[in-house]
Amino acid sequence: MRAHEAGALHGQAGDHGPAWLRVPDDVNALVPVLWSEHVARAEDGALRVAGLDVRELAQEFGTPAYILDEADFRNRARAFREAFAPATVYYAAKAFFSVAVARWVLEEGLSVDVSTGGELAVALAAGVPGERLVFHGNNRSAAELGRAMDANVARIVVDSYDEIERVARVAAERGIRQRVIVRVTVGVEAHTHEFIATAHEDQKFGLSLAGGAADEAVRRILAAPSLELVGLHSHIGSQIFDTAGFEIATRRLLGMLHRLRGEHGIELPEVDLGGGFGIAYTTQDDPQPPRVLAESMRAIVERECAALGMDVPHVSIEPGRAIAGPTTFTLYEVGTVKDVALDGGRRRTYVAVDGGMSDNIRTALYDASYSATLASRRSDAGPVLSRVVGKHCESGDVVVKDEFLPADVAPGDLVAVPGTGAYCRSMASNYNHVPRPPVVAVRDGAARVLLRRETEQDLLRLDTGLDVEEGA
Ligand SMILES: Cc1ncc(COP(=O)(O)O)c(C=O)c1O
Ligand SMILES: N[C@@H](CCCC[NH3+])C(=O)O
Repeated sequence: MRAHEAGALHGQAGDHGPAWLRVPDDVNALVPVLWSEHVARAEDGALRVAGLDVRELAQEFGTPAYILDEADFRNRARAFREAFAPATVYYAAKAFFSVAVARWVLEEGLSVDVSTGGELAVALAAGVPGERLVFHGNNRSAAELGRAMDANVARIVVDSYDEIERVARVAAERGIRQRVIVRVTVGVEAHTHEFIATAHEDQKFGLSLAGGAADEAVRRILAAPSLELVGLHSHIGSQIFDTAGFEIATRRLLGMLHRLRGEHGIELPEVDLGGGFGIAYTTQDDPQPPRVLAESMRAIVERECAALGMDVPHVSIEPGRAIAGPTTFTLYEVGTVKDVALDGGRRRTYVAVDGGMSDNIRTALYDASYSATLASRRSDAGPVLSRVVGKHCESGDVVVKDEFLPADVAPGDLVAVPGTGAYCRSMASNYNHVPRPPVVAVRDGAARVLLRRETEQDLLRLDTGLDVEEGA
């Protein structure tokens, strides 16, 4: 007996699904906010993206694969740039990055936030000029900092006294004066998962405003001849919908900027308010468009500056997820379907796909919610509460905790999970020696691979065992 026969068909998902999840009227319908602009279900029932049939994409590129809607990515990037102008919009590379993505972002007039030597290397390989880079991190090596300085990276955000000392030393060795920004912990409890909140006191990022560390950092930077302090930074966390946290953070950051004037006679020209804008993973999420976010952030900054009697500084933001996240879905092939009996006669359908926690760790790591749809065809079968799971040796290997899929989903069907453009490929692993899937960009009826699929040969090449045996 499938779960829909067990009585989960009408109203809410029941007590083995979340209260917000509704039984869909039409299990084939796509909820627009969850999908990129150019995804639709075609007449024949299969999903098409930018004019391409997912069955053909699966044929050509294999599954699992991340399918990225390039025009949608560019539109989101441009929307942020236009809405927030004249602010600088740094695209946060950690969300998803490749040489092509770096070029799109530049072409759309954005700059780039990198946070490791690896992200810096991709940006530089793509030709991003140092002037359009900000370098974040909480523990960069002297070598990484040196590479950034050699590329004339415009701003390095410092996160500890050790880093201030290290940046100062590396800059002095080069005989330059490096522009730096202090990452301030403003003490905001952002409403998001504890693992991705970053402005409360008890965590690794930033220098505390309340505890005085941020002020001490300013003193140390001002005392270092090889450093030039240009601003303050705050990033309160990620996947945030409520502007209240941004408001408090902005007020505290501007308050500090104003106070530093009196105390040190310095007028810092910039505030960087970080990223963190939330996206819709399921129907319970209600993100604001960039225009609305920009209006409210502009109002907060202007109001606060007026209250402090100071000019509005140059503002920067660093969205990652809100640009990359909604542009991509992961295309999987179903391998097995299993009905499992739960307490009280209830049942749950487990749909196992050919990927899992190695291509999307967010469900296991943050208890994140995702949605899914049958992608290769339309179905007339009733909706059944399902769990999309992967192929890894881990019971927590869940991609989508709860979703209504048609009761006839079977091996060989394609399932698509939307909203996987941010922090899925970039956090992917090789757990169980599973090669990481490709990222395929689609635009105007054409597909091209941005990152190719890894192969088992790639993984074997990392293993020195064969070299040793062959060399012996
Ligand atoms: C300093 C900084 N800037 C920007 C971002 C991007 O955040 P999001 O992808 O949530 O916009 C992050 C990650 O949370 C971050 O740590
Ligand atoms: N990786 C996290 C967000 C942290 C972003 C980096 N500060 C996520 O998937 O939601």
